[in-house]
Amino acid sequence: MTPAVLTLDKVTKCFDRRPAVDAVSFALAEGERIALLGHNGAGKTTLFKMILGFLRPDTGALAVFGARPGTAAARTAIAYLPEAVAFHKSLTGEEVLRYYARLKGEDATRAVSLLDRVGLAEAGRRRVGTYSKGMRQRLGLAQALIGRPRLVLLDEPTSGLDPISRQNFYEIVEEVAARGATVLLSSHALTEVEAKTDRILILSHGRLVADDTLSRLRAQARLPIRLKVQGTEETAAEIAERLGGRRLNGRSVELLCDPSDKVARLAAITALGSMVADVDVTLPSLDDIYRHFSGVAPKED
Ligand SMILES: Nc1ncnc2c1ncn2[C@@H]1O[C@H](COP(=O)(O)OP(=O)(O)OP(=O)(O)O)[C@@H](O)[C@H]1O
Repeated sequence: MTPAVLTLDKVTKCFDRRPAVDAVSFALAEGERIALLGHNGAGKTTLFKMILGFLRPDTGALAVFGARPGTAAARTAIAYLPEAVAFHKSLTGEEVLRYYARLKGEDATRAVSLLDRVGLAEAGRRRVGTYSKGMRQRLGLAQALIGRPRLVLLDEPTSGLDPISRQNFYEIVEEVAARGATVLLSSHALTEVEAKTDRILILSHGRLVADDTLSRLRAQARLPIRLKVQGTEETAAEIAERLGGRRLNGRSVELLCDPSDKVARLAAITALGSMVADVDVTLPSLDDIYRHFSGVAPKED
């Protein structure tokens, strides 16, 4: 049997006796796109550093394709894009990629062809000092993709990018995953990862508090569904009374209901006939689910 791409077994790392990562276990499979979510200080970077072999766990074990992090076998398999990517300003994009190709023992011409893949072909001969933040980030991604890595770690890869650059970034991530590489990315941009990843890991104070697909986390959380019923100035009060909801303004009434009651509640709304002009159904967002699992109070409206 081929080993999992990455396995963590009860991994703990403390700083000043405080756990930054606390008994974390999970395994990643080939071609998965996983989002690692957590508030500032939740332990995401510490986890990445252990996967890369920069830090050793105090207890527990990690393996990258069955190898210990930091060994030649593990390092060859992994690519890493740090959050604040910095290159020498006086080097051109091409020179940066040639330099990293040499460090990784890879073909420099092939590495330079990655500029095209990340949309920097025309800027390849310009100095990095003239690049925008989005261009530097794309160069960082090209650097990470040198040598066809099998596990790609991206730390807050899209922070500071505009929507188009983000879109392009995720298209490349999708291509990388489609050819079998596993992509683990940490992010604070919850809405964005919602559509771009297959699985969600949530760290809270160093502990792994959620690990599943978004739809299964949604089902586990059993958060209320929001129904917004729109009536008229004449009917809103009666709608609120009959359905037991909260008046939002002169015309709308909001109801929160358990997922299992949704159909029954919609039937009750429909039975009001012409009193109702419209109904909006809002499922809990990833933000709501994140707050639920990480123990943060729900957002006030
Ligand atoms: N070298 C260190 N020495 C002491 N404490 C550290 C060290 N590195 C991390 N920590 C602490 O460990 C905890 C986890 O930090 P970590 O950087 O892993 O969090 P993070 O989830 O990456 O946060 P952010 O989203 O802000 O980057 C924090 O409380 C941090 O202060």
